[in-house]
Amino acid sequence: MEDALKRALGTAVLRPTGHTGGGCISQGRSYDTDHGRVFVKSNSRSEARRMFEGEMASLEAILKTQTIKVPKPLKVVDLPGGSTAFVMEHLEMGGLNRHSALLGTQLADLHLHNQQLGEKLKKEGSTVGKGQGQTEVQFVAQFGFHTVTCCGYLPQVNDWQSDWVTFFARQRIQPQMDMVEKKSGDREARELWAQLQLKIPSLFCNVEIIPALLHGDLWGGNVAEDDSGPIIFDPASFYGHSDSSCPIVCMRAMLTAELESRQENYITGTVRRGLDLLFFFTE
Ligand SMILES: Nc1ncnc2c1ncn2[C@@H]1O[C@H](COP(=O)(O)OP(=O)(O)OP(=O)(O)O)[C@@H](O)[C@H]1O
Repeated sequence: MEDALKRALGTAVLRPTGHTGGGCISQGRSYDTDHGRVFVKSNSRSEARRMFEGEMASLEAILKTQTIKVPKPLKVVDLPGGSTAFVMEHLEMGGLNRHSALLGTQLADLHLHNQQLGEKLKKEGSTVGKGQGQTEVQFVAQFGFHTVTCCGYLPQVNDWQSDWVTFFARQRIQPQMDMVEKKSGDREARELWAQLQLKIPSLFCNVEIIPALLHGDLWGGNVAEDDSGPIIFDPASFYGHSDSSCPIVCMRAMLTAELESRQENYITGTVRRGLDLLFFFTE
């Protein structure tokens, strides 16, 4: 692993610092290199490259907005034996404490960034672009992302949609319901979802939703701080509705965790509770 990393990073020095940081999914370790300190996440599953490429694209997109600190992504590297590594800037992270208010402000800046670009473009009468990938951040007029991002190992459908409700229902909740159906055959959950889908558009009547670049998997385990302020990491970004992504992400994370651990009876209960909750809010 170390030789492959040295080659990929063009460094003669690759010295472990002793800092490790494993999440539920990957192993993490920091190294000193010729070009500074890096944090390397590695994973041996076949889905790892896709997962890390999504994380790298997400970090690049957030970084370009210059609104909130994220580790600078460097490279996704294939390792001998089929593992994959994702190399990024090492940050000295501590638990969020002093900077939680600033985290709120900077998240709002991130979520408003695309809208503000749109307003600026309107003023200047410029043309509107779509998607990331250019050197300058372009205004994005649709919901989605230019690449697949993963929730755990699960790929998320990020195909561009011009309408938020379609994106949310079809590409976020529906794939989870399909998995529930496949794994536990919970027909009641399917019926509840069919009824609920009809109600969702009424929640968004006369609401103008401007696509906002989201972290996409924001929870306490993916925020930290250093002396300079808050840090967010491990994103699964997309352009979505900034106000409603949080409950969706929570519900999806709950479902994903249950699906991955295959406790099928519990999945059924979790889905029902999630749907009941959504029903409650839509009545
Ligand atoms: N750039 C970094 N520099 C230093 N430490 C880091 C960096 N990124 C992550 N860490 C540490 O590693 C831990 C795990 O990171 P991360 O959440 O990205 O891993 P993961 O395996 O993808 O986690 P999850 O199970 O949430 O998907 C973090 O809690 C943090 O302590």
